[in-house]
Amino acid sequence: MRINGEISHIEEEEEMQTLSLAIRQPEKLVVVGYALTSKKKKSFLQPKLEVVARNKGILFIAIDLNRPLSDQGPFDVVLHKLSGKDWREVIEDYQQKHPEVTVLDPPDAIHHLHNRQSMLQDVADLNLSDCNGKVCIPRQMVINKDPSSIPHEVTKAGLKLPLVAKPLVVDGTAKSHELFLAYDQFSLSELEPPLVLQEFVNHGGVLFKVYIVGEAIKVVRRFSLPNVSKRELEKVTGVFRFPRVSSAAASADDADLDPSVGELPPRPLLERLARELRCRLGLRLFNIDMIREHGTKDVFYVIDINYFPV
Ligand SMILES: Nc1ncnc2c1ncn2[C@@H]1O[C@H](COP(=O)(O)OP(=O)(O)OP(=O)(O)O)[C@@H](O)[C@H]1O
Ligand SMILES: O=P(O)(O)O[C@H]1[C@H](OP(=O)(O)O)[C@@H](OP(=O)(O)O)[C@@H](O)[C@@H](O)[C@@H]1OP(=O)(O)O
Ligand SMILES: [Mg+2]
Ligand SMILES: [Mg+2]
Repeated sequence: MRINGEISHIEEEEEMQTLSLAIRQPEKLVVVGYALTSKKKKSFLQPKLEVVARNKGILFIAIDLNRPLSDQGPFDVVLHKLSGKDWREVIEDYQQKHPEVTVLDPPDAIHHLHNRQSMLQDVADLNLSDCNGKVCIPRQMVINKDPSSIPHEVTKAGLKLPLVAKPLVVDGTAKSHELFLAYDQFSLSELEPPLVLQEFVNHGGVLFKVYIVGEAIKVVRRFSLPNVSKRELEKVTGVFRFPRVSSAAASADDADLDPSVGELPPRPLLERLARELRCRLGLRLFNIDMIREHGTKDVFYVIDINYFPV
C-alpha cells in the first residue's frame, strides 16, 4: 500500500502474510459420495464435470457398495441413483444415523416416481390457473391385469383414442421405457399389463424437458411424436411400438420451429410449477416432460417426471 507516494513495508508484509495463509488454507472441500449405475456414471460424471466441480471445491468420491456406508467418507452429500430394496434400506439407515449429510434424494420420494400413476398425482392436485397458463395431466387409467378387459375398461372410462400405453412401473430398465401408440381399444388386449393408458395429446411434435436442480430451472426442447389427425385415426387400427423419440439425441433447440410450437412455456409458470413440485415431491433433482396442447398458447400437459436425469 502506498502512503504519500511511499510504500509502507509493514503493511505490505502483513498483506502478503494474509495472502499466503489464504493459499495454504483452501476452503473446505464439499465431498460428494456417489452411488450410480455404470451407465449413469458414464453419462453424468464426465471428466470435464469433475474438473469444473473440483475448481469450485467439490470432490466426487465413489461409494463402495461392498463396505458399510458409515465407514466411508465423511461425505457432505450423498448422490445416488440405484434401484432395489437393499439400497433403499442402506440409504435410509445412513440418513438416520447421519442427519447432517444431504442425501439426494430421499428414497421414498424417488420411489414415488417409479410408478407412472403416482408420479403425476401431484401435478393433477395443483391449481396454477393464475400463472400465465394452465398445467394439466392427460386423462389416464391403470390396467393391472386381464388384458382382455381393456377394450371394455377404456370405453367405460371414456378415454379418447389414440392412447399411449406405458409400463406402469419405471425401474430404470429398457423395458420400462417400451411405449406403444394405440389407434383402437381392441388391439390393446395384445399388451402386457400392468400398464398406464394415457390419452395422446397433439402437441406439434415438440416436447419441453424442464430440469430442476434445487432452485435452478433449465428448459430444453426435444423432438417428439407428431400430431395424429382425425383422418389418420379413422384409417389406422392397431398398436405400434415406438422408439425413444425424445432422447438426448433428439434435441430441437437449434431447429427452425414454428414459434407457436417451439416457444418455451412462460417462466413464471415454470417457476411456480417447479417450486410446488419440489416441495410436494420432496425432491431436488428431477425433470418434468411437458407438452403444449396443439393450437393453444398456454395449455400444457405434464406427461412424465424422471428422477435425476442427466
Ligand atoms: N400423453 C402423451 N401425449 C403425447 N405424446 C406423448 C404422451 N406420452 C408420451 N408421449 C411421447 O412419448 C415419449 C415418451 O413418453 P414418456 O416420457 O412418458 O416415456 P419415458 O420412457 O418415461 O421417457 P424418458 O426417457 O423421458 O423417461 C414422450 O417424450 C413423448 O414424445
Ligand atoms: O441413465 P439413467 O438410467 O438415469 O437413464 C435416464 C436417461 O439418462 P441417460 O441419458 O443418462 O441414459 C434419461 O435420458 P435422456 O432423456 O437424458 O436422454 C431419461 O430417459 C431418464 O428417464 C432415464 O432414467 P430412468 O427412467 O431410466 O431411470
Ligand atoms: Mg419422458
Ligand atoms: Mg420417464
